[in-house]
Amino acid sequence: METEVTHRRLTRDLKILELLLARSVSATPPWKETQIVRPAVDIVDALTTKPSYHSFNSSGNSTPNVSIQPPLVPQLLPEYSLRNADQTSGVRSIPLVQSLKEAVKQTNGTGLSEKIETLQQQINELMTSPHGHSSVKEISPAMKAALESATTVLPESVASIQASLNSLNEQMSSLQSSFKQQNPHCHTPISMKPNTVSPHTTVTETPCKPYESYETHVVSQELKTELLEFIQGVSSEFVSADSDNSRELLYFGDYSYRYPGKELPAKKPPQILMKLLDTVDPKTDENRTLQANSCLVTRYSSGGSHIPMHRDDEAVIDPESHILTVSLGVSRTMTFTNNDESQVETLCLEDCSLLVTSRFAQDFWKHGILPEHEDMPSERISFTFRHIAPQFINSTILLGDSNTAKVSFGTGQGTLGAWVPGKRVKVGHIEALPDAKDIGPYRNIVIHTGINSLTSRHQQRSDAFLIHTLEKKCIDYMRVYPRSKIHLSMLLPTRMRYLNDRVDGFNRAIIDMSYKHKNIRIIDNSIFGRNLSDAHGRWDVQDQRPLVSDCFHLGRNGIRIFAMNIKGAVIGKGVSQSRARFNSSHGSYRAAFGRARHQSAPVSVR
Ligand SMILES: O=C(O)CCC(=O)C(=O)O
Ligand SMILES: [Fe+2]
Repeated sequence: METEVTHRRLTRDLKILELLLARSVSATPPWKETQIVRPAVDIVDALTTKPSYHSFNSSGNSTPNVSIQPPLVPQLLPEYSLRNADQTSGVRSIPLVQSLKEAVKQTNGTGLSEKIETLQQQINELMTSPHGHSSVKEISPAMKAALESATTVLPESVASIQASLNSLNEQMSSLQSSFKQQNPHCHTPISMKPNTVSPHTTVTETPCKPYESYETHVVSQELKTELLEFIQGVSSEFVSADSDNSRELLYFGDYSYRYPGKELPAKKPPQILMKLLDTVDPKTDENRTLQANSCLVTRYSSGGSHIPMHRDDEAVIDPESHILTVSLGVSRTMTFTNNDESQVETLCLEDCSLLVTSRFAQDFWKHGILPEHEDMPSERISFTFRHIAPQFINSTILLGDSNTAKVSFGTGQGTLGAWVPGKRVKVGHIEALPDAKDIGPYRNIVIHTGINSLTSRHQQRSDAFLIHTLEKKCIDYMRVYPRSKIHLSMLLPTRMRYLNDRVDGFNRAIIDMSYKHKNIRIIDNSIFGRNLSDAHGRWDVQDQRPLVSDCFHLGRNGIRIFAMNIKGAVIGKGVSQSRARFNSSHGSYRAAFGRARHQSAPVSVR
């Protein structure tokens, strides 16, 4: 009897293995062996873990948890269907499954074949031992057939997986080398790995190309000669980029540039570099001048010189700008990979060519020039022009409703000033907030919208729905731009008393949200009180002028204060104030308002 139970367990475990292997074959790209592990672990998890069918997924809908692959398992293993997992509580305690799980986890999938061998040996022993043999005879012919085929099919499956992995790898490398031979200078994407549709990988969206354009013959021979003479003259001024001596740098620009591990001081660019910029700049975009104010000259003295994969995403680079790279000398290959490394592109940077990339693309693609043959006696010089300024560390995108229409960027009264560069995008409703890919690499994302969502008659939404939608958007922004700060600006009260309670509730909810997420901050507009018809909230005592113009909108003075609040938050001062205020009043929004209401005069605006 005991033997029969063991026997059945082994049969079942073999089936699991078969299932794992079948999944591995279909879901594993050959170039990423570790991906074998994911489906395998998930299926074993599905068999050994109690399912949580109605857990909330990230979109907030109550749907089955997809990671446990419910459709596959019940279909192939009816007796261990997830529905029955509880009753057949033995599932949890199957030692082989547990140890298989461990093996899969620990050995990166390579333990699978050993496990199969062990299983096979155990089955063989069972079948050949007199005791086992009799029990085998007792089981149904179908079961016996399944067992026999499982024992023969499994090792073959392992061998065939390995063979197809090898052959696919070979095909891939021969495709790549023949492509390189046929197109030595051509830029064409070589997709090393397709964007897998496996539910086990989170496919990061790549919303843009790795670069805008690439052109050859942009530098004349005369200009090239002049540039090389210039480089010759300043040869001793180059500094090594890193301890590897991989390449050397020479920097010119209005501001100093903190390159990873190096502070490159500001230095006036010589005439010849301005001439080069004039030559290449008009080629970037007819509507936009590059405003490049820095040039990094990089010397790669041999084939071994290189620059590792990186992003040109320093905070001081203009988020809306292009980055221009002019190459002189021997051709070198630039490699680009997207964030989940599912796409790889290469581009041969020829002598006298111009590559135009954007700051935007840096958040979605890495680039580098990888080492080639060290002994290749070859020099390449690149000139990279960027628009940099220290104030871009405060770069801000304002996603706002009509109350933000008069908050402008730039310098002068009522603006956010020279230290907060950026742009405003009109967003009338929470549901109209743009997708992360349409925002851009701003260091600050200010969101001031919601009042129209609260008042909309056409699309009445509950506060919970609106808050959930807002939070989902913020989470998406934080995922795509992990270094950006999100500033949720408290909705302003109106002159409609009934609405102010909802505004109040909404503001409480966004404050709660800011406590949940490290990169979400609050712009504290509590100075406007809880009701615009309160004497204290709508009157600029200092200027003796009203703060509001109508039921919903701030007037000129209100805008000045509002702009100051935004500015204070993004340059860092307002943030701690507002946090401190909420903290010191036990997270109490009411107390914060109470204080604001009794404040004698609004803060003056510079
Ligand atoms: O030399 C090149 O073309 C690339 C240089 C580069 O990527 C950098 O300096 O960030
Ligand atoms: Fe770069």
